[in-house]
Amino acid sequence: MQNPNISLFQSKSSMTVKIAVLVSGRGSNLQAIIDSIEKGYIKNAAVSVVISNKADAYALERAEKHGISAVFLDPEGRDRAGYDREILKILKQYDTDLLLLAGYFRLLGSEIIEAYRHRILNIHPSLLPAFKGLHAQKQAFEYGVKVAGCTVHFVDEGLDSGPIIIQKCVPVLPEDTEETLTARILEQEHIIYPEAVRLFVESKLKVEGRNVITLK
Ligand SMILES: Nc1nc2c(c(=O)[nH]1)N[C@@H](CN(C=O)c1ccc(C(=O)N[C@@H](CCC(=O)O)C(=O)O)cc1)CN2
Ligand SMILES: NCC(=O)N[C@@H]1O[C@H](COP(=O)([O-])[O-])[C@@H](O)[C@H]1O
Repeated sequence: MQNPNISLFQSKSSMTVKIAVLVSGRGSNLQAIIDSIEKGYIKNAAVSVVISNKADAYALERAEKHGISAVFLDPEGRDRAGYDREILKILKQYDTDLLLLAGYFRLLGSEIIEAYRHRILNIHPSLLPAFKGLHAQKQAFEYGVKVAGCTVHFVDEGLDSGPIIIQKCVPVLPEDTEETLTARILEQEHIIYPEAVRLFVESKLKVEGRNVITLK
């Protein structure tokens, strides 16, 4: 019986890791992942499908421009568990290995988490565990922090509480506004998210309890 507190995704050497991405908006992190695959920074991986809970999410247009299946999954008339089951059907249809949340503004329920334990990543615009939830950049700016940042973490049943993979500090400058700080954080998001996906695809992320060890 394998120890459930230890996990390491093992991709077969010739395997293409199939990635699904959940989005709700602009999709600049999705774009960073797509670009990183297309320029060969992330190898042996492909984004197979992008799913959004918002029909007008520009992220869906970004997917279509790159020949990636773009799916609007309407939450109307579905409870949270029912909506998650529809997502699961699509993930299975595309034989998904890795699920990325990239500006996805719905909480995932336990059915998806259990089905993809330690195979769901999220990008969050703060140095977790500080400033969880929505508008983290605004929370940090209004708190008056001198160092902000961003985090890539595995997704678990809690909100922004999964094991941390990568974090990047971003200085807050005296002349900053919420908008300039948000933009500086976003630049770093576009660096650490592709880096985290590359480490996952290369089977270099080992999870031991709350700790994520990056293997050489
Ligand atoms: N089980 C998990 N689901 C999600 C996580 C997570 O860590 N565990 N990360 C979030 C992303 N996120 C912030 O990083 C986030 C998403 C959604 C919400 C939220 O309060 N959503 C409300 C609806 C908000 C709206 O529709 O405007 C809700 O779902 O009721 C907070 C933070 C992704 N999912
Ligand atoms: N709580 C989740 C959260 O705040 N996510 C944040 O939403 C933005 C999405 O931008 P994008 O659609 O351009 O990638 C990103 O800054 C991401 O960190």
